[in-house]
Amino acid sequence: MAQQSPGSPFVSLAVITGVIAIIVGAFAYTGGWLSPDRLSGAKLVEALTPPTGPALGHRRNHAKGICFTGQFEANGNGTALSKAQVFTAGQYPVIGRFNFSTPDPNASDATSRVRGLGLQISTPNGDVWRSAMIDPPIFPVATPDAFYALLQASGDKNPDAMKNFAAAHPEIAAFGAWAGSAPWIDSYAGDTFNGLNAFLFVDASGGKHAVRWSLKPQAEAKALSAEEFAKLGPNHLAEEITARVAAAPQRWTMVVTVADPSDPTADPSKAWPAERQSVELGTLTVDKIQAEADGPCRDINFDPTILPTGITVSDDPFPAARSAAYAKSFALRMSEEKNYPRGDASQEGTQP
Ligand code: HEM
Repeated sequence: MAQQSPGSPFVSLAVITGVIAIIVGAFAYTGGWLSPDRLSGAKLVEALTPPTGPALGHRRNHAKGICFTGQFEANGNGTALSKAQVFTAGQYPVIGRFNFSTPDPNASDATSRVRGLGLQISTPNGDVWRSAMIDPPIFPVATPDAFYALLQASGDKNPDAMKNFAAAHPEIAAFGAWAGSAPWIDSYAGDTFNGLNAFLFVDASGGKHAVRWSLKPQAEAKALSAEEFAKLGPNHLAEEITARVAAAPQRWTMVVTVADPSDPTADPSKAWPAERQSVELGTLTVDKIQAEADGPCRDINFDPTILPTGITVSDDPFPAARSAAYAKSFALRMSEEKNYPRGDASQEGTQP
């Protein structure tokens, strides 16, 4: 058989066909077409969608929120654990977003007990650290598959669906106990926000330290009952934080808890023992609030796998699953921009 020379049109065609096949295969894999049972970002986002349909143009979860800017002032303590520039003593600019967990951007603030904070810190070396934290001390379930099952059970018409889910996922009891007893804090400024997922801090010698991080409020928390909180009004959180920050900057201390080798790093439904070493890394200062419609957080995807050199993911399966879901949600909301006009005055303050 005649040999094809490397420059022959047949060889070029074969190479092009091969490259196209690889690209199509990669899309098919990423889109989940080759493995319909795989938990994709699209499946997770679909499971988050209410029966009435999504709020077009908005985040598919934590849809009601408000932007802020400020800075993170590192105290230098973190340099023993991580070589990330963000822990070298100094001030670094921040863009963030206060929010709570609902797919409905018009939901009343009393709808959800779970509040969140999206955070992006940038450093002069070009690194960016993104994180999205919530106020419960633990996540309801141990794995992304269990979270998907929880979303399905909560939307199931079968009255026993949640009971069956809880029987199969007993870890949810600890979250249920928190949700049933934790006070409703009157302000984002008084809330603690927890990263819950475990990450690895990598120090200058290459040593790895499993950690979870939190933001602890410097403002005093005012604890209310659900009824007292509901009386404050449907848009209290955004209105209150806007007025509060206009009067004075608000601060949180960033703390990391360092795991012992025996602590579970792959299961955010399990708290680590209270006596674990904790290190204060610095202070987050929020000094400006802006409505989301026109604010700097609007087009940020607070993907928890966007990490600076010196922080990596651990064996915790959530950040990868979250990354896929956030990317899907981000792509959808960006393509629906016309449904959520920028600079809509009616959204100022109340419908950020
Ligand atoms: C598999 C589990 C999870 C799924 C499927 C999920 C899904 C989502 C989605 C789709 C969004 C909207 C993203 C966007 O459009 O930018 C979102 C936002 C958010 N999630 Fe998750 N999430 C998960 C776990 C978590 C965990 C463990 C935390 C906290 C520890 C968390 C905290 C947040 C926060 C604070 C936001 C709002 C961020 C922002 O302001 O943009 N989520 N989530």
